[in-house]
Amino acid sequence: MNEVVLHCESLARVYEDGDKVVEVLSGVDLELMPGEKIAVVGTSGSGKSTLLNLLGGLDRPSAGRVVLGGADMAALAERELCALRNQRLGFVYQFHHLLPEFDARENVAMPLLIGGETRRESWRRADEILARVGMDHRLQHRPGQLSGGERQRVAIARALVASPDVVLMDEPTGNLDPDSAAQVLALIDELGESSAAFVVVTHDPAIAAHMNRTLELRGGVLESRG
Ligand SMILES: Nc1ncnc2c1ncn2[C@@H]1O[C@H](COP(=O)(O)OP(=O)(O)OP(=O)(O)O)[C@@H](O)[C@H]1O
Repeated sequence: MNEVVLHCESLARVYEDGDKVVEVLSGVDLELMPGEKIAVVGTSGSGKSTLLNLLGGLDRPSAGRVVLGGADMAALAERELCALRNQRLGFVYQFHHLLPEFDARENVAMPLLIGGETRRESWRRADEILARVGMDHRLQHRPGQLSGGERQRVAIARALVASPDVVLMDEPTGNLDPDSAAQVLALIDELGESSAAFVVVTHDPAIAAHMNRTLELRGGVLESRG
């Protein structure tokens, strides 16, 4: 079955601040197929994070729509939107956003627990995915007890644990030293085999080169590149 997992049509986002109006996105169209990996590049301020927030249902468009798993996200009530996000999306940010008071296993199990899974099964699946990202020796370490690269691997495990259709990544190696960045890139590459689609916002040509296609945000729209 090759149905589009996520698409957006004529997506626009305008910020209004007093009498200043900033039109960041002015008609973005995108279709994401299952398992497809795309990089989104663009100069600073071109709207990459704005787009990612809209794709993830964290912000609402000024016009146009984002459809995930057949649902127009802006039309959903907050509760339904949260459930959809938890079930179908994974997020990886430049800064890991792990919960400091929970260990690696608990952080990774969180999306499953929120989705109503038992603790036993959530921990089993968390351990499994942590092994996949090479972090099974640090299950009970809290984020403050991990290196930057290790934290990012835990964050990637958390994004993948609930088998999402789409993983959205915002500069996943942006905050890492070159060695850790190379390890995280190798991991993303390896996970390229996974059935989840990836949208990766990046300044790093090495990451973009590992994706199926690269799109550039320019003048408020997405253009194919290369
Ligand atoms: N809440 C807001 N109110 C007003 N303007 C905003 C707001 N958020 C973002 N902007 C503006 O929208 C534009 C796009 O911002 P965005 O963060 O999406 O860019 P970006 O491509 O991710 O940039 P960078 O690569 O520097 O992170 C910028 O000019 C920014 O100043």
